[in-house]
Amino acid sequence: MSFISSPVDWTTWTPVIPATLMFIVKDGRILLIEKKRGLGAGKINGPGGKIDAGETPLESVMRETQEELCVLPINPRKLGELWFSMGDIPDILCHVYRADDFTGTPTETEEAVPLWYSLQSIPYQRMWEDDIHWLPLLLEDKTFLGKFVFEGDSMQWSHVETGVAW
Ligand SMILES: Nc1nc2c([nH]c(=O)n2[C@H]2C[C@H](O)[C@@H](COP(=O)(O)OP(=O)(O)OP(=O)(O)O)O2)c(=O)[nH]1
Repeated sequence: MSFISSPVDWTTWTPVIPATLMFIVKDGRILLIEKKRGLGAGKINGPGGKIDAGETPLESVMRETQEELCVLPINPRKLGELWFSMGDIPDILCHVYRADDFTGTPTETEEAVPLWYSLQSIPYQRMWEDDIHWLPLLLEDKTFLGKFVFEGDSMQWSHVETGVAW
């Protein structure tokens, strides 16, 4: 099924789960993970996860990156938000960060396998279906707001705007 106008009224949409993602981009490569468990297990993504109670998005993304990859981003900056209407699971608002450096050594953990990809060979076919609509903007250092409607793993509708001030 595909929609021309959104099947979701975004003016009244309220997210249930706040989450984060971090993309470290350095020396023409991007640091991704193969996610070993949780939502999106088996997919390739940036490190990140749900924001804990009492945490800011920035605190959360630093904690998740440390927990999943044993590295800490340097000078992270928020470039985007992703609003996911998920159908049968709670809706997600994800804050997306980029950093151009880090401390530590990317290390496999119980949650993730670290993977470096050249910016010319990002494995979009192994990522969530929406990622190709906004990750190229992050790589160009552009800000964005993406809204997506999913049914299961399948994207039904998408809209991305850029030039958003966070
Ligand atoms: N790139 C990308 N990431 C997504 C999409 N949808 C979605 O939830 N994510 C991210 C947001 C979060 O970082 C992650 C979901 O959180 P999670 O289940 O890993 O949370 P967590 O690490 O706290 O896991 P847990 O403690 O519940 O096991 O997946 C998507 O369409 N594209």
